[in-house]
Amino acid sequence: MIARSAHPTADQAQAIDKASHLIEALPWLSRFHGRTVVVKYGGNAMISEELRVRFAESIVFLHYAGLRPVVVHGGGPQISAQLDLAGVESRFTAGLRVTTDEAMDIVRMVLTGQVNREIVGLVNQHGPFAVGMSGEDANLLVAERKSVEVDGETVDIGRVGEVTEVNPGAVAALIADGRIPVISSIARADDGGVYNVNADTAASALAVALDAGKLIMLTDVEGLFADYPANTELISRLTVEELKAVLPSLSSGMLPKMEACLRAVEGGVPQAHIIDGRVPHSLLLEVFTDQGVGTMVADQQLEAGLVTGNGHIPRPGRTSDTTTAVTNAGGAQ
Ligand SMILES: Nc1ncnc2c1ncn2[C@@H]1O[C@H](COP(=O)(O)OP(=O)(O)O)[C@@H](O)[C@H]1O
Ligand SMILES: CC(=O)N[C@@H](CCC(=O)OP(=O)(O)O)C(=O)O
Repeated sequence: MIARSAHPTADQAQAIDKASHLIEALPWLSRFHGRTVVVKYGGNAMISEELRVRFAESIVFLHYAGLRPVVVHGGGPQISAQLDLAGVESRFTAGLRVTTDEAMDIVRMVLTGQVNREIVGLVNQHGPFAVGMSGEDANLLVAERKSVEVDGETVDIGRVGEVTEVNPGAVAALIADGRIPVISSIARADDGGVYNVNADTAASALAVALDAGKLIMLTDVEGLFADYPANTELISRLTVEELKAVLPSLSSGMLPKMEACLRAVEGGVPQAHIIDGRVPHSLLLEVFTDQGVGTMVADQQLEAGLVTGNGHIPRPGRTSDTTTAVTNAGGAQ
């Protein structure tokens, strides 16, 4: 006869704790089952082999959990390193790389020829899932030349593209075939050439075109900070209206990121997130836990649509807005 104590042992308590973490994922598995999730993988979140391997695992986990992940990647630091080797200085205006014709060749080579290949290789260590594409393939992304305003003046920043058209057919076919598309942020230009598109912008355009349930962007900070860099208080949730109010005060890499979140949500994606790609498996924490991680931009009506669609309540840990912090978010860098 084996007698059991009424009090769980330390091992049993640990097992119960693990089980409660697993079951916490149930409503989120149900809500996002079969939904496309666009994941933007930023170059700053790829800085170690360990992080790249963990990222590939998270993507394959989403796939096996029944979601349909699509990866759109950047590679800014990797491009800068290659330009440096070629003796070309990297310059940014409003968070976008000033891209000469000469630099464009290097951007394309690094993004599609190196970074894309590496992500595909890491994902495919788990099975024949990832298929790499450049945004120029099958006219997936078509762009026109982008010019930006600085101090009221229009500035030409070279072969930087503004996405004007998305033809998601090839990606949709890969998803339907059970594959994981991995896409570099290069776009086709009307003059037959190509444009360098900020990867946040590319991911947002694709999320809208694919009717994604979520857009998640991995970067090298916890999320959007209020009054950065003086204050690094994390803003965990903000509405479209709150985001519009803080946008003019943002600078550096966060500007294209938050603009991309805004466009995604305004384009019908219920939730757009900025999360810390330096934390292994932060992607899984965002999708499958009640609290989530990072910053979420959400449209309440679209979220309600998700709720009525399958009967689940909104994420409880996300209902307290940091509205005061939001009003003074940003800060020039
Ligand atoms: N308000 C802000 N909150 C957080 N980070 C900010 C903010 N404003 C600017 N940043 C900067 O934006 C960077 C992230 O953008 P970026 O370097 O382009 O990343 P990625 O390569 O992941 O796209 C952060 O490392 C930080 O230095
Ligand atoms: C126009 C523009 O700025 N394009 C980016 C494309 C890569 C990118 O966006 O990479 P991250 O996501 O790592 O920043 C660049 O040339 O750096």
